[in-house]
Amino acid sequence: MKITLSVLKADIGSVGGHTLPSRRVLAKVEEVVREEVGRLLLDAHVFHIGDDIVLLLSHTHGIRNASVHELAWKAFREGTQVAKEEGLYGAGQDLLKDAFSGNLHGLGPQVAEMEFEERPAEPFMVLAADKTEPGAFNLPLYLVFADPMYSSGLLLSSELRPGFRFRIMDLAQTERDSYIVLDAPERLYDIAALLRDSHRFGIESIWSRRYGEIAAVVSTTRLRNIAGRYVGKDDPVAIIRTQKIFPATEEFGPPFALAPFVAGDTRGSHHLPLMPVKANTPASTFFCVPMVCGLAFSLKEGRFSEPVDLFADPVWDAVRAKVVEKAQEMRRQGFYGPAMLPMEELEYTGIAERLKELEREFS
Ligand SMILES: O=C(COP(=O)(O)O)[C@@H](O)[C@H](O)[C@H](O)COP(=O)(O)O
Repeated sequence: MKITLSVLKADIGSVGGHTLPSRRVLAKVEEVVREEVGRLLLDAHVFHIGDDIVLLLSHTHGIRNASVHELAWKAFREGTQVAKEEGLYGAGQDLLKDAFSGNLHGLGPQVAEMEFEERPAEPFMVLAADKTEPGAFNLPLYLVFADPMYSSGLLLSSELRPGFRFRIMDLAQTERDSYIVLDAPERLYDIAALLRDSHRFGIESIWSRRYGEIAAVVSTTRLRNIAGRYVGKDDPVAIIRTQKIFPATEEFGPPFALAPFVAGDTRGSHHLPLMPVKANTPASTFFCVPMVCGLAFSLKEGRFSEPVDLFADPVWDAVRAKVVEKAQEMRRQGFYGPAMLPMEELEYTGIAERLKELEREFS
């Protein structure tokens, strides 16, 4: 049976700043999607990362399905209503348009979807980030799908040996979607040359070359391109199928434990390490350090097992302690050098405006 997994994420308001959604908002969003389980949907799971609410939906209607997207829109709208009633901060922040127009793409929420023939056992994971950029998963996914130093399956399993196909998006294109398709390992250096620039290029999907099966899909929405101004970071979500013909769940651990520096955090304008955290963690009051959480599920005829939290076992406490040190070290540098993003990536315009005024004082 062909199953579609749709992950849709939006920041629709939070408590005491950009921290986490209130319980009432989450409950409203969940109530709206749950009503459709057994009708439009096969299953649904709702969680949050920082102040972003994530909907994981399974169904049989394919990607970009208008009814499924409209349901998510309705859930986020009704959640926004509750957020407004409660006076939450940034209520409806990521809903950039007033009306639903057939598809959530371009309306603000992050969207990652894939359709596939369900395997007899279909393990998969959902990754969701907060306070960062669409390219934040570039390095971990490159390492796990293309680098045998991290991905032992590339050496040890004949299923993975032919490698993976990367579809990479140019995030700077505002008029139309622009992609390049590159095969690993042959085009490894070209893939690296693009993915090193996580502000400009982002992995959109990854495919098994041996089987032509979709392995991973990442959201690539840039809110700034839609709104024409800063309205919050474009923290990505991803769906990744695992095991057998794909990397194993545990092979994702070491690449995420690297916690690479990514853009985001306070005012979306700095570099800090991407910290792996448990699902439903509030945004960090330490300068909004970028965060990623992961839930893995098994799928049976489109129904989800209970989730396992990928960054909850004891190893991750030790990893987090190191990431905190790395983050604190960078923050000691304040506004200086790579601690703050380059001018063209700054999400607030204050410095640019000030520099223009200062120009007049030069002689
Ligand atoms: O990154 C942030 C919010 O990100 P988010 O919208 O949650 O993706 C915060 O650091 C804010 O930029 C900061 O709190 C200032 O917010 P405003 O006062 O401009 O709303």
